[in-house]
Amino acid sequence: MTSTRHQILVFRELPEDQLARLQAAHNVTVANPRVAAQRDAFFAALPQAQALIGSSYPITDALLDEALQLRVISSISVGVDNYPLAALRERGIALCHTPGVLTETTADTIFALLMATSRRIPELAMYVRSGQWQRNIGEDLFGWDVHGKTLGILGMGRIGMALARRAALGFGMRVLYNNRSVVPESELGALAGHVHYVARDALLREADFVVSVVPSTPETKHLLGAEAFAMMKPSAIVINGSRGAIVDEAALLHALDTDQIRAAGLDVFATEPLPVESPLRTHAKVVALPHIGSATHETRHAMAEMATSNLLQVLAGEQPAGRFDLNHA
Ligand SMILES: NC(=O)C1=CN([C@@H]2O[C@H](COP(=O)(O)OP(=O)(O)OC[C@H]3O[C@@H](n4cnc5c(N)ncnc54)[C@H](O)[C@@H]3O)[C@@H](O)[C@H]2O)C=CC1
Ligand SMILES: O=C(O)C(=O)CO
Repeated sequence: MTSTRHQILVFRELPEDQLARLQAAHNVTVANPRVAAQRDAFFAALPQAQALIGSSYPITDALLDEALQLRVISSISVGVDNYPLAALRERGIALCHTPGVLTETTADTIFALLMATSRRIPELAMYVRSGQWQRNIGEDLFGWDVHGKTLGILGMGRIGMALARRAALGFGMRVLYNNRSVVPESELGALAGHVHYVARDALLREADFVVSVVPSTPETKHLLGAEAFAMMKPSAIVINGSRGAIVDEAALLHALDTDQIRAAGLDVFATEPLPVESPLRTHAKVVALPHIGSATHETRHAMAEMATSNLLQVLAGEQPAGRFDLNHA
């Protein structure tokens, strides 16, 4: 018996081995709408597409109106903020994502950002590179300790737990967290007794490092805004490792410029790529990264592999590990 070959539209480059898996079973068009030369091909393929796979491009309600054959979207990301969840649910279109395979790498990146910001690593590396290191450095270039400090985690999910392990078990930090619900002791493993659930305001007041790893939802938009910055210690460092929408960037700039907080480490921004005119790009108290949370060779490949498997399984009528539950979004 021959199985049906479906039309798949790949809207962001896939590694060759994963593209080959799709091509072996289905008809595949590769067209990235963010690349001007491929935009027309993307919109030409959309009406026939039964499956989409890619990331970093907003799939809107209007776009779904043109994709009337669509059965599944497989995102090469864990975040699902680029997708119209209610419209997908109403239309019976499956959504898949890549939880888990990027957790440790993203926690590494966020921890690196925390270290880089506190110890002023990019600034001091530039000091050496530019030839300014002519004598021993003085207090004006000292950083601040990370070990032994208090880490406040907003969003104690997969990445939040991985951060807590690094902080509590590796760096002897006190770890506070806020989450939609308290994590049961039985799920804390080696972290049992090392992490403490607190109300959000208490976390903001007490933490030396406030780290956002909550998903972007209507509820979390500007979770870190003027009110939150006003509650923080003047020595607090804010790290955003989840989505730009969580931080009110104008309020953040004000908080930095008026010494309400010490510094910020940002992997994500309201607009990406970060516009060249954004004051965050060159601000002396900001370490900015180009959304590299999961960007290692190993992890990006694992994400592509999981997204490919998710898509193939939905088209085969199976239930993939990465199916996003649209009924509980
Ligand atoms: N910078 C990067 O490259 C990456 C960023 N991310 C971002 O990190 C987010 C988290 O990923 P995971 O840990 O895998 O997700 P997860 O779903 O395991 O964890 C999210 C946690 O946030 C909590 N939460 C949701 N709304 C909340 C609220 N209003 N207040 C407090 N807690 C709330 C949830 O209860 C959950 O425990 C993703 O949604 C994505 O936006 C993920 C991977 C890479
Ligand atoms: O997976 C995600 O949500 C990212 O931001 C990139 O890995």
